[in-house]
Amino acid sequence: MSTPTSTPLLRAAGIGVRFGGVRALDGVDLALRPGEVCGLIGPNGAGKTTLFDVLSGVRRPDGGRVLLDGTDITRRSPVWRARHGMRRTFQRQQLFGQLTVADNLVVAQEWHGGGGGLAADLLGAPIRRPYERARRERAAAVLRACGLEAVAGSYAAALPVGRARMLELARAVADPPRVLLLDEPASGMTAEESRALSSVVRRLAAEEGCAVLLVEHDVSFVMELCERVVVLDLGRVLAEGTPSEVRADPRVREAYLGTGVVNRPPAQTS
Ligand SMILES: Nc1ncnc2c1ncn2[C@@H]1O[C@H](COP(=O)(O)OP(=O)(O)OP(=O)(O)O)[C@@H](O)[C@H]1O
Repeated sequence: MSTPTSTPLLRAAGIGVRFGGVRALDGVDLALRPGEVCGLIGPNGAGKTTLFDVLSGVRRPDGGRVLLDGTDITRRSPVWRARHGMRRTFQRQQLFGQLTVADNLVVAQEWHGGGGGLAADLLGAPIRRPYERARRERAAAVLRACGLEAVAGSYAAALPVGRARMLELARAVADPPRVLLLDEPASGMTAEESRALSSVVRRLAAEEGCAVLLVEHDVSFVMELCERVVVLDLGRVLAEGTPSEVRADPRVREAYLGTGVVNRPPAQTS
């Protein structure tokens, strides 16, 4: 079992993003260590999604750097990052609705290649079979771990929202990630489903050393699951610490937790 070490796996240093006159991120620093589950919270418009976009390579920042294992990856594409073990889920589901639940997980592993190239794929060549078998076995194991084995043969589009969210997670971990960015993974889940989600995430971090960062509006869920919480407000890190430190921080209470303020005007550039 791995425990968090002091060397960051993923680091954001001085990240800045502007949208016209709006400073969505303003000098944000964040470090994720292997085996840790970190929560990212903050009011609407605080910059959480923008930070996820920068970390996953969907958006290039105006300033600052993103480092993976100490190497600058700021200009690397999302595909490059995915190939190097970074995975992300989105607020809006991105499943293949017309594929079965199990096939969604097999497809998630296909980028490794199946031996023999396109011709072998089209002809169903025997060379593909061991790869296919290994992927089906991995898919079955992940579906079991996520409590989805009963719906393995269902079309993804037919799943109720909580199970579809769980499938998003299953797909993100089908090929074991080193860094996992989860955008509102528990939204639409029942209490039982979000407990199952928590235990999958905990196991992934503890047993596989994956570094997990999750954005979630359900603050109790975050405080229960994460050992560290970062609070963003108006594009800056307002506070950071253990759940109890963050809860007790008067600035956090004022900006977010205590008042329930969720729609504040964005930060303007000077
Ligand atoms: N594409 C865009 N164009 C212009 N402004 C944007 C764009 N994306 C985000 N913003 C602005 O940047 C700021 C940060 O937005 P962001 O979506 O990152 O916040 P958030 O914390 O994820 O909010 P929420 O909790 O509502 O998802 C907000 O003021 C938002 O209006």
